[in-house]
Amino acid sequence: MKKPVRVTITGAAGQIGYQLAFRIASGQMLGSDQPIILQLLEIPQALDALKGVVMELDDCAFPGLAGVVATDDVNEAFRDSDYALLVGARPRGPGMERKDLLQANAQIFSVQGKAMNDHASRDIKVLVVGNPANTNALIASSNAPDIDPRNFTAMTRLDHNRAAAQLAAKTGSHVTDIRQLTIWGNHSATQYPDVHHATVKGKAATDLVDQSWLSDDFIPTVQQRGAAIIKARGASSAASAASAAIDHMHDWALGTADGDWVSMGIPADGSYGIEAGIVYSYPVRCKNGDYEIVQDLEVNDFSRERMQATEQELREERAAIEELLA
Ligand SMILES: NC(=O)c1ccc[n+]([C@@H]2O[C@H](COP(=O)([O-])OP(=O)(O)OC[C@H]3O[C@@H](n4cnc5c(N)ncnc54)[C@H](O)[C@@H]3O)[C@@H](O)[C@H]2O)c1
Ligand SMILES: O=C(O)C[C@H](O)C(=O)O
Repeated sequence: MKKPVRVTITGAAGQIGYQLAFRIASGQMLGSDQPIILQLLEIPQALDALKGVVMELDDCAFPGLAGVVATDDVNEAFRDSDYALLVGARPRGPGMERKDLLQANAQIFSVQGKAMNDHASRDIKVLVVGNPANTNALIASSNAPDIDPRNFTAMTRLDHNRAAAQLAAKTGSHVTDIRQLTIWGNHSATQYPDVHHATVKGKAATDLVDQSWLSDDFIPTVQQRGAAIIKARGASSAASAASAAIDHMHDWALGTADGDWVSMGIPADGSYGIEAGIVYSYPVRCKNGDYEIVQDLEVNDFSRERMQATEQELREERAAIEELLA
């Protein structure tokens, strides 16, 4: 029997948290042979709701659930934590951009970065979901100087999965037929969903769709999908966001499929001309609990322009919260 690992979920009584806790406890993130201790963080006003979540976790009788901590103490929530899903933050409403949440949410991530620095495992793998996710990941990391910045990632897997679904629908294929899509940059309306290296059943995607569909339909649809869900549901995406978070952590811990890659927001390192100092989404391959950027992809002028526009937005977000970077 494997030793249990500790998984922290912040905002565990919220929409996304309510999905995540159960899916992680059932083994969907790290495998059914990996026992889990859940460490659930909420604000004091949501502790009653969190108590209800814990009661339901008990009632599921999950074989792999080795313990549950439910708390409003940030230090307790991150004690010895091996994996953290930072979800707890305000979601946007209709008419807002995700970066409008920066001032409301940024403080949360500096406090949690410090708590991880003081209490978490040195190898903790952190996924930031709370928006604006890329810049919140940067804030958390810079407040945790004793933990490798590479361990702080932001979620663009939902965008990646959305892009796969759109391309599959357009080409009359299934998402499992699609490989090597990339989301570059920010989890925002400037993100660049790129099909130039993607294949559908082994054929180049660019041979199957025309440029005007890419420019006028595919790219804006993926960029605006979060807003479209808010308009339709009256609340931001939750089940699909939780599903993408599980996919992100699963692949990071257990590896990406052969012949494919995924998109993750990670510290920029100069690859593809994106200089350090921001958390930028790249194509990555994961193996043995680590990831590496897929290098040497050809980037044409169309792509370069869009990769730089989303980089520029991230540099502006960074400038807006500079005082929270330790
Ligand atoms: N990156 C992505 O792809 C993506 C996708 C969907 C949603 N999101 C973002 O995820 C975040 C959460 O969305 P949601 O729909 O679950 O929202 P929600 O309002 O339903 O839940 C958020 C929860 O976080 C809790 N919370 C607030 N501050 C906290 C703190 N300091 N510590 C611990 N818990 C705290 C709240 O009490 C609430 O229960 C939002 O910022 C949303 O925009 C990101
Ligand atoms: O769009 C939002 O604000 C929520 C989330 O980031 C999403 O992409 O669905």
